[in-house]
Amino acid sequence: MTRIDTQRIDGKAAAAALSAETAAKVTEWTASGHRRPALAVVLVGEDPASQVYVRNKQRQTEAVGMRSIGHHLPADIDQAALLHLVAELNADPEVDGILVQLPLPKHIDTARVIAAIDPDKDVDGLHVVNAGRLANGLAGLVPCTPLGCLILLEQTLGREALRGANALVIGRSILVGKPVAQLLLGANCTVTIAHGSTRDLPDAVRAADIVVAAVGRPKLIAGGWLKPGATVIDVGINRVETPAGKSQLVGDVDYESAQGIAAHITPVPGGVGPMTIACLLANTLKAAELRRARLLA
Ligand SMILES: Nc1nc2c(c(=O)[nH]1)N[C@@H](CN(C=O)c1ccc(C(=O)N[C@@H](CCC(=O)O)C(=O)O)cc1)CN2
Repeated sequence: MTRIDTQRIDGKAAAAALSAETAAKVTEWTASGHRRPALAVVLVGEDPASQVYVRNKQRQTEAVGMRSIGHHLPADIDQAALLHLVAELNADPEVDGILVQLPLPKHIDTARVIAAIDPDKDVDGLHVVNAGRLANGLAGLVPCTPLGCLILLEQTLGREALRGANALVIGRSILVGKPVAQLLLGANCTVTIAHGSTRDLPDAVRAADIVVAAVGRPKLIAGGWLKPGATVIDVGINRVETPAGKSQLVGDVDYESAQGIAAHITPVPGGVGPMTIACLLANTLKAAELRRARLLA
């Protein structure tokens, strides 16, 4: 079989370009007399990965000229206290975006917390109102990682190439799988969603022009399953131990065996991950603009 020259999709460069665009828009926004957009980030507990992500979010928010407001709550905080903080942030006219870092400790009802966030400040796009707006093709705040996937696909293939393409989304979470499927549908792809009960995953992968993998299973998808020339967006970020005993990040797709078969593939790290925070910054500015427009209406 002919080997294809597989192109690596550089998510780090795309994220840097998007953040530079956001920074320029923030400068324009404040120069025209508006207050700096402000993002409140709520972290509950001491999960080490969440602490790193939150620190990066706060640093990057300030770097594009927006205000970052951090709330770090103890792991044993009760649900009522967390809901009370969300209500305070909803009512604060100086706060444009609210993000509650996930996962939350087991004793907290995550769905209730997300439901308590004002949909117009929901920069994660996870509230049912924003999920409904996305499903119905209405303007709203779109989840960050799915938005990052769509931007990478549009930049790599062009919007016209997405029309009619067979797109397979593997995973059905509210954070990635379901919203990315909606975005692909909105881009006129023919969308299939595979999940834990899918009978023949290799067969579904073989039929796909575009594969978005978001299952959190290291190297689940073998390169040999892919249709030659497919485009692969790997959302998985899995920490594994190498045979030499070192810790390494790998995706849901076996990157090495996809070489020579896929036309384009995102690496892990350096693919979709960096787009998540860049899209969060873009969403925070969008939330400030939407709130201002609603206040004037
Ligand atoms: N409220 C939310 N919680 C979580 C989200 C989210 O979008 N909203 N997503 C993930 C974590 N996450 C952001 O919060 C996130 C994950 C990964 C990256 C990233 O840039 N990853 C790097 C690798 C980083 C490493 O070395 O560990 C990469 O892929 O290149 C950014 C943000 C769950 N929680």
